[in-house]
Amino acid sequence: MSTAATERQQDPAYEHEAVLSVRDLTVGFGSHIVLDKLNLEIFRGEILGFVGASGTGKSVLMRTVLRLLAKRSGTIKILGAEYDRMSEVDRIALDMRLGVLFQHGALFSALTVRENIQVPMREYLDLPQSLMDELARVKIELVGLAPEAADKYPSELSGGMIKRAALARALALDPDLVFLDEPTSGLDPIGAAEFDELIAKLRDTLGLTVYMVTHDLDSLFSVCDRIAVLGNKKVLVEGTVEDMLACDDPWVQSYFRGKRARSIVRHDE
Ligand SMILES: Nc1ncnc2c1ncn2[C@@H]1O[C@H](COP(=O)(O)OP(=O)(O)OP(=O)(O)O)[C@@H](O)[C@H]1O
Repeated sequence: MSTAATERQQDPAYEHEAVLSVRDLTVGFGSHIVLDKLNLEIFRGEILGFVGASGTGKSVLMRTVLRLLAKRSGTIKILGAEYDRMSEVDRIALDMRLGVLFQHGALFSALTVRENIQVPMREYLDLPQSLMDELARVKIELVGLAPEAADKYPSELSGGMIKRAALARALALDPDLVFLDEPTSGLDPIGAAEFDELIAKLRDTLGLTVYMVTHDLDSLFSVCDRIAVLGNKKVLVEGTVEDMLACDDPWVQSYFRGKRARSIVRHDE
């Protein structure tokens, strides 16, 4: 990390800088309002786990924040800037500071892992091939894949390797904020725990801020600093695991104090 970045991280204001701030966000399809005046903040360096019953709008929120869906009203500030008030050049510069891992990885099947990781580099940067190859090599190592994975196609990878390759692509441009959509879905418990450890390690070493949509209680209990629960078209409650356990909302209670959650808490004790 550069000296400037290290100095910045030591600034007491740094950790409490909101890297994502959503205010009064309303999103809908026709007469169906999915999010209604929703508010949310994510602070620098934290891993925020986002949960909610199926169909409550977790993907819609993530896609709206990433400008893949249009909002009806409200403001979205990312890294201190509001998209709506930015020039196209500044928007592109901002997009480069965001990384996204879509559910199921969404790698290009006709490209090798190396070529997949180089897609954002080709889109946003003008680098010589040798440098892009070196950068891809570093990202592959960073996410814990063997060097040989570089030449493999997605169809030749296991589920866990696909997630890691997709994460390497999300990290291609050294983003400040990464969005992970169900990163551990489809992985066995050991693969999921390893992926969680990787996310925590990257947060600690790279100073990443992580927005993670997940149904995985293990992830929520083990790596998330804060949890936000989506329900009734808003963030119903946000806070630590302890805050979730103390919350009296029936859905939150059944989710965080149900049988599965209790067995995880017991194992951790
Ligand atoms: N493109 C679309 N057109 C119309 N309705 C949509 C569209 N995308 C999502 N919706 C609706 O928005 C609501 C929220 O969907 P969303 O996919 O965000 O839920 P989710 O919380 O991510 O669910 P899950 O946990 O099952 O993935 C659903 O009622 C869905 O049918």
